[in-house]
Order: sequence, then C-alpha cells, then structure tokens
Amino acid sequence: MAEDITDVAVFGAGSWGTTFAKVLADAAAAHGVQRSIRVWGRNPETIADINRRRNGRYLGDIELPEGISATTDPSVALKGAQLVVFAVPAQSLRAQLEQWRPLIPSDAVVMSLMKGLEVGTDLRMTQVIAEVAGIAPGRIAVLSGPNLAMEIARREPTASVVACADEELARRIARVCTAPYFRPYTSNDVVGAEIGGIVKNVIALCVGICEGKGMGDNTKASVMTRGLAETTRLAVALGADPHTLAGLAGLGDLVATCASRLSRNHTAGTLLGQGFSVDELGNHMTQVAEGIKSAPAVRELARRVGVEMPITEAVVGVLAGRVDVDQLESLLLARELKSEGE
Ligand SMILES: NC(=O)c1ccc[n+]([C@@H]2O[C@H](COP(=O)([O-])OP(=O)(O)OC[C@H]3O[C@@H](n4cnc5c(N)ncnc54)[C@H](O)[C@@H]3O)[C@@H](O)[C@H]2O)c1
Ligand SMILES: O=P(O)(O)OC[C@H](O)CO
Repeated sequence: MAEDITDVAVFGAGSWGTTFAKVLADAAAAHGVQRSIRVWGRNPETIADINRRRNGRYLGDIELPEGISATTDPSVALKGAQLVVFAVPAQSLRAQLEQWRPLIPSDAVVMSLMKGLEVGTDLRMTQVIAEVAGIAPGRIAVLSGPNLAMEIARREPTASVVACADEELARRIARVCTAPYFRPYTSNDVVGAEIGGIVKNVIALCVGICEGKGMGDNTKASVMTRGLAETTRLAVALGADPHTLAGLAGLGDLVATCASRLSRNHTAGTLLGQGFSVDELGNHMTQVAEGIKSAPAVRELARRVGVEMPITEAVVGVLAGRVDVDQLESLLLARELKSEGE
C-alpha cells in the first residue's frame, strides 16, 4: 500500500528522538518516497549540529541521512505535520505540550516514544497527550520495544511494537517506520505496551543495583523474571492483554534494558549498587533515566489498583534513601513463600 504520511514532526533532539528521525528517513529512502522530517529541540547547538547531519552530543559521529531538518521553533516543526512524535523526558511533556497544543494540526496523528509515568497524576504518556492536547485515543499511538537508540542509530536489526486503540492507524504508522533494520509489529494494546516500557526501567534499576553489588546471573535472572511477573500483574489490572508483556514491549524490552550497558536505567542502578547516592548520579551520567522519577509513580499506581510490586517497592525505598542497597537482598528474599503463578 502507498504511504500516506509524508510529513513528520519529531519533538525531542536527544538520543531516541534523533535516532527515530533517522529510522523515518532511512525507511523513506528504502521505500523510494519523499518525506519531510523536522526535529524540534530546545538546544540551538544540538539543532545546528543536526542540520549538519550529526548529533554529536547524543549519537557520536553517526551520520544522519538526508531528509531530516531541525529547528528550535515548534511552529516550524509542526506546520503541515501529519504525524507528530514525542520523545522528550516524560516529566517535561505536560508543560511542553501546553505550549505546542495550539500548533498541532487538527488532523495529525501522534505517537509517544516515551517510557515514563507522570509523577503526581500516575498518567501514562498517551493519557497525558489525550488530556492536554485534547486528542482522541484512536489518534494516539505508542512505540515500545527493545530499542536502545545507539544500536538502532548504527542500523543494527531491531523489532518494536506500534500500539494504538485503532490498529489500522498502528499499521499506517508501522509502514512509515519500517526500515531495512527496523521492524515494527502492531497491536491495539496501548496499556500493555506502555506499562511494559515504563516498569522495565524500574526493574533495570534493580538489576543494575545487583550488578553494582557484584552479584551474578542467577540473581539478575531472578529479578528480571519476578520483575516481569509484577509488571504483568499491574498491566493486567489496568486492562492490558498479558500476551503483550510476553512480547517485545514486555519481555523483549526488559531483557535489552537489563542486559545492556547502553541502558541509562541499568547504568544508574549499577552506580547505586556501587554505593553512589541518587544525588551523585548526575556526576556520572547526563541522560535521562526515566525509572528514577517514574518508580514512585508506578508504586502509587500499583497501590491504587491493589497490585503487589515488591521489587518496585524496594527500588523506591532505595531511591528515597529509606532502604540501603545492602538491605535489598534480605528485603526481597524474606517475603512469605508462595506459588510462582500468584
Ligand atoms: N534512548 C533510548 O534508547 C530510548 C529508547 C526508547 C525510548 N526512550 C524514551 O524516549 C524518551 C526520551 O529519551 P532520550 O533517550 O531521547 O533522552 P535523552 O536524554 O537522550 O534526550 C532528552 C532530550 O530532551 C531534552 N529535554 C530535557 N529536558 C527537557 C525539557 N524539560 N523540555 C524539553 N526537552 C527537554 C534534552 O535536551 C534532550 O534533547 C524517554 O522517555 C526514554 O525513556 C529512549
Ligand atoms: O537507556 P534506557 O534505560 O532508557 O533504555 C532505553 C530503551 O528504553 C531500551 O528499549
């Protein structure tokens, strides 16, 4: 089928926003179509760099393909956009969107690339978009999966999921971002795709802590597996299909994030396990580790819907300074014995 989306705005000039713009440009080249991709960012130096076909701060010396331009002016990015993609830090979305809302074309469809839960409201990013921009859920998609930006920027093969309540729209968007190295599957399970992406960051913090404390693969596999169990419990309680959590946006993303040194959440956890405090993390990493801010919101959401999430509870305790990383082990292992399926 011919592609009907030829004009895209990407908000966020960090690692994932820039990389996804590259996916869109590579997809257009592979399909032999013309596509205008405009990246919005707030840092003029990064924007100038992207216009020179690099984003040195986030993607090193990787060359960006033709077809991508960048601007600090949201009205330039949004003019004529048929698809609007958001890739800014989750906690900054609401304030930014309030400014962008009047500029978003009324017939545009939107997609979130973000993996965070809003602190204070416990809303997922697609819910924030619907609430602030007044866009119907059938026009809002989410992309989630094992998608470490740097690997994708290097064109290493990756699969992902585009989820939308209107699965036909998910298919339209998936066609637009299908590149030779990027294969998006589709789903109508927005809740499952988003919860998988949000909670895996919290579980990756815990796996990182174990690694930082010098623990081995049994420990990390146990945390990942039980982490997936509590992620699935929360997602199902919110209306998700459990199969989504066994797929790319659940297990797939959890494995990639918990195993990779490229993951900021894994890195942050490792530093905590090595004894650095939350306040000291900023001295060692500049990029966003969404799990740090989202973890307390995940815990609040879980408590509200009556779902037990012991690993999340423990990570929140560490982040708040209430639990020492040395107490984590006994905290998780001393829980009452129960059936694995519970
Ligand atoms: N990097 C990845 O591999 C990856 C993959 C999948 C999903 N994500 C998700 O994408 C989202 C963006 O992550 P990223 O990796 O691109 O982050 P990043 O740290 O690489 O870049 C964040 C960008 O947002 C900008 N920014 C920071 N604060 C802002 C604010 N208050 N308002 C507007 N812009 C602001 C920064 O200047 C930067 O351009 C996150 O939710 C993340 O979980 C990232
Ligand atoms: O670097 P992280 O920890 O934000 O993880 C990046 C992606 O979400 C992996 O899919």
